[in-house]
Amino acid sequence: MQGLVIKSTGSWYQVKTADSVVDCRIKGKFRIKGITTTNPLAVGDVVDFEMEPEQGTGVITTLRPRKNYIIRKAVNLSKQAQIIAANLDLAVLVVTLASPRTSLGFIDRFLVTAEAYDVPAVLIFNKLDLFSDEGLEILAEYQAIYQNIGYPCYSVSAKEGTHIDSIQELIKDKVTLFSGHSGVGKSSLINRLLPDLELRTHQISDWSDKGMHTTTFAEMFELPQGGYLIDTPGIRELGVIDIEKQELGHFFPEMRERMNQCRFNNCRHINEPGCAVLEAVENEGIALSRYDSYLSIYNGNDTRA
Ligand SMILES: Nc1nc2c(ncn2[C@@H]2O[C@H](COP(=O)(O)OP(=O)(O)OP(=O)(O)O)[C@@H](O)[C@H]2O)c(=O)[nH]1
Ligand SMILES: [Zn+2]
Repeated sequence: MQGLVIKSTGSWYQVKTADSVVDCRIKGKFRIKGITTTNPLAVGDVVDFEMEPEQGTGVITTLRPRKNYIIRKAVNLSKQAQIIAANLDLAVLVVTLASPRTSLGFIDRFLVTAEAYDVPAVLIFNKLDLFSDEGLEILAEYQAIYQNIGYPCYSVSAKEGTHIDSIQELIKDKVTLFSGHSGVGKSSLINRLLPDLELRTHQISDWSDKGMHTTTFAEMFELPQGGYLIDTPGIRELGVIDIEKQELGHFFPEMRERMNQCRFNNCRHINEPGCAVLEAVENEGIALSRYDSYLSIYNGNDTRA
């Protein structure tokens, strides 16, 4: 039988088929070439499994090829990585320009990672209710930076329920990952999108009754209008992955589209003569904040929030 992994605790997996949800174990080895992972499967994986009729549980036998996946490095073992989720259609970053204000550096890091993972990304600006007219103008300016390079931007108020319908429309029938810094209102927004909170709480306690730890794993929730929402408790950003310096520019769409006009084909876009990227920064075709983020990541200033 084929199914979708909707919950993982490390040794047990909840697998959803068209008409049921089966607790499954794994048989055999599931490896990704080149990386060692602490968990072989994650939410969003499509698997084949066989039922064990006596126990009412299943055994996963095969993993279907993934179209993408996101990982994070395991905390203690630097060589190991944890797969957070697979087969994503969309990565959403919830941000706010109100308190606690999300820095542009953080947004840009998120977008670079999404590009590297090949997951389309959008930004949701929350706490719209806190903005004055002047604030709204600034908000529009920030959004223009990202809209112009192809990242759709949405404005909502999770508190007042403003524009929630546009988000429901956006994520309908998709598998969407939600990320965001603590305090931006990610939980409030998710509660708007999954009004059936009782069910959500119930599912969690049901699993912890079995002595399983749920907190460090992403959770996948079925949306009432179709599709799935993945929440990543305890994970504020997409997994950090190693990006080669010479590749970094490719993960900035506005640099990617210009860099083949640089004079040198190994241009780093830092101080080279005839650099099309620097020229665009100069004449404001590329936003200075975006270019600053490029330099910051290039120079390995990973700690900047
Ligand atoms: N004014 C206003 N406040 C909001 C809005 N959304 C959330 N908040 C408030 O912001 C604070 C953080 O909201 P949460 O939903 O807990 O934020 P979170 O991003 O999930 O953060 P953690 O719970 O720390 O993970 C709470 O005090 C919310 O009431 C909004 O749209 N407008
Ligand atoms: Zn260049």
